[in-house]
Amino acid sequence: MELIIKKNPADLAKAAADFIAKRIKDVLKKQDRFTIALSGGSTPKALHELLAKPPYVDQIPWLQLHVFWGDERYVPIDDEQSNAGMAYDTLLGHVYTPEDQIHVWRTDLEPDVAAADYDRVLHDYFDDTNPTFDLVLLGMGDDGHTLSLFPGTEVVHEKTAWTKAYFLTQQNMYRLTLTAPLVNRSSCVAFLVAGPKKAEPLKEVLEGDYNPDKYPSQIIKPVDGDLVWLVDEKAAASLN
Ligand SMILES: O=C1O[C@H](COP(=O)(O)O)[C@@H](O)[C@H](O)[C@H]1O
Repeated sequence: MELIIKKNPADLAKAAADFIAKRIKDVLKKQDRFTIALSGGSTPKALHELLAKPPYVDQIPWLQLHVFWGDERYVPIDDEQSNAGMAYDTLLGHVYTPEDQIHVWRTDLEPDVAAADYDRVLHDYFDDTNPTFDLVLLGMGDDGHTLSLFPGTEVVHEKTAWTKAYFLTQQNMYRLTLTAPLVNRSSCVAFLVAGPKKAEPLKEVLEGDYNPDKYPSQIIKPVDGDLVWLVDEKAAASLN
């Protein structure tokens, strides 16, 4: 595991943009497509906005990107809570990745049907033996959740299914999520974490006892891939 600490959210976004641009460049020397899963929430917005402008927008071969999302809120794409909607506003609406290479969760379907549909898309896209995503970008909530794997939910312990839909009582909302067995088959997972509210959960996730029911981010450990935590100083403040 690699831990990269940056002074503030702006420096963090730049470090993440540099990391992503280099990763894409390196991977595309060996293959002709780069498959990325985006996250939602507030932290990736600054990163997306950086990627959408020079120098990054000119460095990244957007036509070779294939885009998925690690999780989604069960809302229409034009709802302000939509992870895909946020990514279109801040990044995908400004670059040239073909629409048929951008795979949004179908929140126009019933939640279980939407999860089954995403599962089918993923199984059509990946084979069952090789690594999956070239890069999964993740955030971590103030409660230690990642993807839509929230503390105390059964989905944290999912062993086989690649996608799940479930009703998250504390938010009174359905959530759609990739699961640990799929994400842990990725070539690289990078967490992006900023702000003082993340200090306590980050300490627990990285230095505390293993308790994924309380801190689901602990369940993310790529089997053969790289795990990188990009954090700002406020989020890192409690680390030893
Ligand atoms: O609900 C969600 O929150 C997490 C963390 O978001 P942040 O704003 O605290 O960075 C995010 O990773 C996830 O995709 C999203 O659905």
